[in-house]
Amino acid sequence: MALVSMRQLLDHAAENGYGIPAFNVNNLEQVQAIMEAAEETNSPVIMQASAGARKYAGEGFLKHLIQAAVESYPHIPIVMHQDHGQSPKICQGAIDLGFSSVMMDGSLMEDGKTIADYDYNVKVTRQVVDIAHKLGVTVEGELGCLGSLETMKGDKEDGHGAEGTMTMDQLLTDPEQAADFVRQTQLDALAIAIGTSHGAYKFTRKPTGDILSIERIKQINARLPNTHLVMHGSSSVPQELLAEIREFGGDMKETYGVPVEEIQEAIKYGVRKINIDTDIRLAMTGAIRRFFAENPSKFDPREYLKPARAAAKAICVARYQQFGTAGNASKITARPLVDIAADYAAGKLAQVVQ
Ligand SMILES: O=C(CO)COP(=O)(O)O
Ligand SMILES: O=C[C@H](O)COP(=O)(O)O
Ligand SMILES: [Zn+2]
Ligand SMILES: [Zn+2]
Repeated sequence: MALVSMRQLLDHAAENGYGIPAFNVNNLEQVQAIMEAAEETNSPVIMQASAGARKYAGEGFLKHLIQAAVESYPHIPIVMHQDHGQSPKICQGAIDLGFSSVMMDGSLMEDGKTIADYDYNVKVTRQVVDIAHKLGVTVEGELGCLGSLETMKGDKEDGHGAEGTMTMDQLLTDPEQAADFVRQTQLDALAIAIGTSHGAYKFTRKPTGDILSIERIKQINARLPNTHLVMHGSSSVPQELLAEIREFGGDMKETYGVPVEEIQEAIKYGVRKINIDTDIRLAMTGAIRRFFAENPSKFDPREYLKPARAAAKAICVARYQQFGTAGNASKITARPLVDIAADYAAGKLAQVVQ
C-alpha cells in the first residue's frame, strides 16, 4: 500500500463506528512498535510528528522512518501526520516533505503560547486547507485551548500550551462556534478542548464529568454530526506503568489520565482520532528502568531498547483493540492522494453544516 490521506481513514472509521489512535513518533523503536502492533491487529495507522520530534530526530530521519514502515508493511494503510503545526509555513514545510496530513493549530499563535483570536484561527486554518486540499492532503484544526479544568491553566509539559489562566469559554470548545469554524475553514478534522492536556499530569484524581467533559463532545457532535473530532492529550496514564517506574527508581507524582472507557464513549459521538504520546513514553521508560535495575552490567542499547519496544507495542495493541481499530486495515483500499484531491475539487468532501 502507500501513504494514505488521513481523511480516507477517518471517513472509514466514521462509516464503521470506530476510532483510530494517532501515536507520536520520534525514533526507530517507536515506529517499529506501532507497526508491529498494527500488523498483529490488522489496524490502519496514523503516525504523527511534532515540532519536538523534528528537532530531536531531524525531518529527513522522521520522513524516512515512516517511509520505511510504508515499504515494510505494504498492506497496511499509513498516514504521516504533522502534529501541532503552529503556522501555515510549518504546514507547507511538512507538505513539501511528503506528509499526507497536517494539523494547523491556530488556537495558539505562532509562539505556541499566546491564545489566538477566532478570526486569526479561521484565517490560518483556511489558508492551510487551500494549500493542502489541492494535493489531497488532510487538514486538522483546533478550536478551544487544551488545558486543565482543575487549574484553568494550559499545559506546558511539552513546551506547547497556553500561558496564564484561562476562562471556561477558552477551555471548552463552543458547539456553535465549532459549526461556524467548520463551515468557514472546510477542514477535515476538528480538535476540541474538553479538559484534556498533554503530558502525564492531566488530573489530580480519576476524572469525573466536571473535569473531563465527554458531555461537551456530545453537544458538539449533535451540532456537527458529520465532522470528525480529535481528542488531544488522550493518554490514559496507566497506574501500573507509574508503579513500574516508581519501583525501579523513577519519581512520578500521583496523577491520572483519560480513562479508556471515556474514550470509548467519545468514539460513539464522533471522535475518530485519539492522540497518544505519553503512554508510550511511560511504557518505554518503565521497561528500560526495569531492565537496568535487573541487569546492571548490560550496556548494549539493543538489549534495553528491545523490552522498551515491546512495552510500547503492548500499549499500541491494547489501544487498537479498545478503540475498535483492529481488523480494519485489510478492509481499506488505499486511494492515491491525486484522487482525493480531485474529490475535494469536485466538492465531494465538503463539510455540510446546517
Ligand atoms: O495530544 C497529544 C499529541 O498531540 C498527546 O497527548 P498525551 O500527552 O496525552 O499522550
Ligand atoms: O503535542 C504533544 C505531543 O505530546 C508532542 O510532544 P513533544 O512536543 O514533546 O514532542
Ligand atoms: Zn493546541
Ligand atoms: Zn496534541
